[in-house]
Amino acid sequence: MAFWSGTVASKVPRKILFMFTLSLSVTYLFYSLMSCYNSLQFPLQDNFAYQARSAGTEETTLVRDQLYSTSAGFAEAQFGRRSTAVSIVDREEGGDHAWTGTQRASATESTALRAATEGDLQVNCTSDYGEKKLPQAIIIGVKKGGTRALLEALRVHPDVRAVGNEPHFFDRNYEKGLDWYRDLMPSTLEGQITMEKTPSYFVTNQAPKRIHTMARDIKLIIVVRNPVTRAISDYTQTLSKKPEIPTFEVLAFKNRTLGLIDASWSALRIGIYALHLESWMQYFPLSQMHFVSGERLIVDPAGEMAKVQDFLGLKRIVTDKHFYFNKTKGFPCLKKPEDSSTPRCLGKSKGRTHPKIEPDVIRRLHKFYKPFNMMFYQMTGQNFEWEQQEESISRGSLV
Ligand SMILES: Nc1ncnc2c1ncn2[C@@H]1O[C@H](COP(=O)(O)OS(=O)(=O)O)[C@@H](OP(=O)(O)O)[C@H]1O
Repeated sequence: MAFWSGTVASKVPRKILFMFTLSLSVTYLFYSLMSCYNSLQFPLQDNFAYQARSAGTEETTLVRDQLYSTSAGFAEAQFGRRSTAVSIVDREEGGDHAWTGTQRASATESTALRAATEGDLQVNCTSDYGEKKLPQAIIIGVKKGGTRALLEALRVHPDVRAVGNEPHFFDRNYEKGLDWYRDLMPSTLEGQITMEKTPSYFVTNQAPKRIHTMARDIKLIIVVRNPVTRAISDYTQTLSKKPEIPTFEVLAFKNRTLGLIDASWSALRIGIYALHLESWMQYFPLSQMHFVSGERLIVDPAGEMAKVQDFLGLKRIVTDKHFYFNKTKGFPCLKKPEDSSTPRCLGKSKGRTHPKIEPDVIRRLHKFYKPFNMMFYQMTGQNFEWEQQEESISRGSLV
């Protein structure tokens, strides 16, 4: 130090020293900005379309339009892909709800990897870019309807940014305030929609009013599934965590001999969709709600996605090209999820094998739900055709 200040500083003119320091700083600044720019091209999401967004010039708008009009496969070939994968581990009820891929890394692993390869500066640049906004659309239900599959498919869309976990703001965390809620959201660029999913909102009494207070023009998405299968799915999840619980048949009845259904059991109560929808209709017009068929989401994911994208005012970018049917899983899976370039199916807590329920009980439950289902079809103007599934469910081929 003494050498530096004493010998060099005295020999080299101060002006040269100043110029040298200045050029070093400028170089450093330049590289920092470049690394920010790189990470903005592929922010957290492994999505080529972000290239078009980051600069916002006419030229980039053109690139964006090209991306919209080309198939995902073509776009990938044109622009290449770089993965800055951060696995989205869904900590919702039921354990591991992340999409599992052949090369899936844990959140900790990939975060560490990212830090090691990109450096802290880039991570900060990425996370600071854009603006955190309150959601403009929420998947409010229903539990076990297929909400995770829908959200993950939507996240493939370049104009959708969603929080991975379920925030449970309007039911469990409301007292934490809107700033807390907003802070959970990912940053968005102009034109992007912020979304979240918490399936319990649909059956939370205070949720419609609270959501209305936050944003009266919000778009609500509800994934509905045959209430009988949904109840069995719900029970299967609880059973996986508490194997000691009574059988489905025992829990479903107040009095089995009299055939008296226990509608206070949450697994059954959630499926009375008409009842819950009534509370939402007091605050929101039907035009602000979109109902997704959980059954169709499995047999025709692209078809359901087209309707959801239309409802959200998005270009139809998520199409059949994004899905493939995985025979082992028995479900459609994503060819390229938001955070990775490798195909991925949902985790093992989705698509579980259901216990075999006595056909008699299933028939009884169908009878119980029938009037509520009819009411629901009438209210929504959509026939979900659950009655036609009764036979196959009773035979055990649909559960
Ligand atoms: N693509 C794909 N892969 C796997 N599973 C799929 C898919 N699409 C819909 N489903 C159905 O989603 C059911 C789980 O629903 P949710 O994600 O809403 O569950 S949760 O409320 O978030 O726990 C889950 O219910 P179970 O089959 O009972 O496990 C699935 O039937």
